[in-house]
Amino acid sequence: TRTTRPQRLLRAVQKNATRNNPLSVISAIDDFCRHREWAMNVGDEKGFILDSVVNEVSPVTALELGAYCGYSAVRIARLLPPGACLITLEFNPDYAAIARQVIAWAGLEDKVQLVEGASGDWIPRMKEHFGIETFDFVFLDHWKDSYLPDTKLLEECGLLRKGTVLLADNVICPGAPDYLEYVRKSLSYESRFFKSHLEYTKAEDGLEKSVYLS
Ligand SMILES: O=C(NC/C=C/[C@H]1O[C@@H](n2ccc(=O)cc2)[C@H](O)[C@@H]1O)c1cc([N+](=O)[O-])cc(O)c1O
Ligand SMILES: [Mg+2]
Repeated sequence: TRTTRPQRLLRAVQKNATRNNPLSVISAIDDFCRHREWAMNVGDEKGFILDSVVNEVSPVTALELGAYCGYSAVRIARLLPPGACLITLEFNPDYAAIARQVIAWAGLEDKVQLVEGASGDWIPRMKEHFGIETFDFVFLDHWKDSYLPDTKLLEECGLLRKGTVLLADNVICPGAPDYLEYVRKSLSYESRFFKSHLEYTKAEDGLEKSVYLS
């Protein structure tokens, strides 16, 4: 096919969503993925849990690992208090280009800093490059075998503080077993599972919320 799925998703946003209206962007993507083409956005059911955790934390500095098309960046950024910001790391330049346009269509570009590159390269540079002390909230939704090494890297780089909340997507499907075992066994985390379903399907999935105790 001439266009890619992310390009068709962006077109659906530009066709069906209203500029500067994040909720209409979220709905346009959910409708596209439910009725046209499935895509790996966190989706509406798990997105509702994501919203509740973001509202509870009300982060001033938030990090997302894995932007893809920008769906969860819009969900998170729309809830951020004034002056707060979300840094989202995206490895694939084609996905990054789509995500930037989706975030811009929602009118949230001033709250979101999309950084192109690998989490392993960028996490150690967060302090000096972005002037970040620590993150209040981290959403993990990138490669599932990167969840654990990147969490350990965040710890080692001093980017987590007492009370930082990590929220991980897909801990059941596709699954992140090594990450799950780590946060549930470690005395440095208080972890809790939120049962849900894989986006736009009836398959079992869920989010793991883990509070860093330092
Ligand atoms: O595989 C999944 N997600 C991997 C996501 C990866 C994203 O993270 C980026 N990244 C950004 C920074 C990096 O350092 C590395 C990758 C990649 O460039 C991609 O944009 C997945 C799969 C299913 N599924 O049903 O199959 C459902 C889901 O909700 C999923 O999230
Ligand atoms: Mg996911």
